[in-house]
Amino acid sequence: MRIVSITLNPALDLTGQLNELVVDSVNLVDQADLTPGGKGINVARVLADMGTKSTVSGWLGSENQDPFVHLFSAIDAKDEFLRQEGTTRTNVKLAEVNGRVTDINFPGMAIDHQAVQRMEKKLVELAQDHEWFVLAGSLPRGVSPTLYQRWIELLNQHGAKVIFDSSGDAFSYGLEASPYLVKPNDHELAQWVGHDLPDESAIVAAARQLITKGITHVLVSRGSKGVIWVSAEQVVKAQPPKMNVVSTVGAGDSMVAAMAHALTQGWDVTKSVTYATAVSALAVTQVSVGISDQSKLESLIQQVQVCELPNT
Ligand SMILES: Nc1ncnc2c1ncn2[C@@H]1O[C@H](COP(=O)(O)OP(=O)(O)O)[C@@H](O)[C@H]1O
Ligand SMILES: O=P(O)(O)OC[C@H]1O[C@](O)(COP(=O)(O)O)[C@@H](O)[C@@H]1O
Repeated sequence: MRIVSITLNPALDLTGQLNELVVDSVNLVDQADLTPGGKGINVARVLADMGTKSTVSGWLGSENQDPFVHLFSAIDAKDEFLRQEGTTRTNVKLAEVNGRVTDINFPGMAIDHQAVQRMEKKLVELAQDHEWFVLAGSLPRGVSPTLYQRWIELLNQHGAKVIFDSSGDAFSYGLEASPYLVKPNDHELAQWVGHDLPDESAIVAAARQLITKGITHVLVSRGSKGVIWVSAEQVVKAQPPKMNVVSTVGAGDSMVAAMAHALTQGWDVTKSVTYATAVSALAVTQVSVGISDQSKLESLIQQVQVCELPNT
């Protein structure tokens, strides 16, 4: 069955690779890449490389939709995006040779009440014949920050399982609806809990607060330090090997896609977390999103170190 991947605020990602970014000066880009993105769309792309089909939806600007439509066809994603008059935003990513990435994310199209109602109807329709939903990314302008919360509640009522990845207020409200799995990075989790998370036990304690809200799986991603997965029964940590970073754009989305794939395949915790860590570590070695080299992925899977942490 297809996984539904929702992107309410998609983007064309314009990535420039350059030696060093110097603010307040003219910077020359060595290599440029323009590709359709946004969190749920990136998830769909990675899922396709894993052999898992998706249905994609959200709001798409009708004036510059061609690259998105081509991508959906190339990855055999069922296109259920609602078209909006206007253009989808372009986000700029500047990747320096030292691995540092500067994201310049624009706000996106304004969405009105009618469009929200149409999308809500679409979600209910999709919930009739899909079980798994990924809701990922920021909310566009004009909608309530409680929108994810309302829609996760709605999807839960229809028996769907929701994998949720967002940030700021949209993320905080969404958590109140008890999605099935959430993937904050450590900064997003610290922001939610309201204090720094200086060590692993602080991360586990904060994640546990999410578990008490009825969330089944909490994956806290930690950049080069990998991930800590917390559920009611188990706490597992996975560490990727040291990677040559080209661009971290899409690393989080790759992890979400790998987890969605693992859950729908019914894999155990160790296999799932190892796979998700390897897929996301591979993502940082390339500008593009997706599994570019299957043998490199196999080798990374062997190099990921997984251990259990005390479940206290
Ligand atoms: N420098 C890195 N080296 C190896 N793996 C990385 C690196 N940065 C990110 N990853 C992998 O990608 C995952 C997601 O990255 P992270 O930066 O935590 O999320 P997000 O992109 O959502 O902020 C990490 O948990 C890790 O597995
Ligand atoms: O939905 P947001 O938070 O505005 O972010 C959108 C951006 O995030 C991306 O999905 C990349 O995400 P990650 O780097 O967090 O994996 C880009 O494709 C897109 O430009």
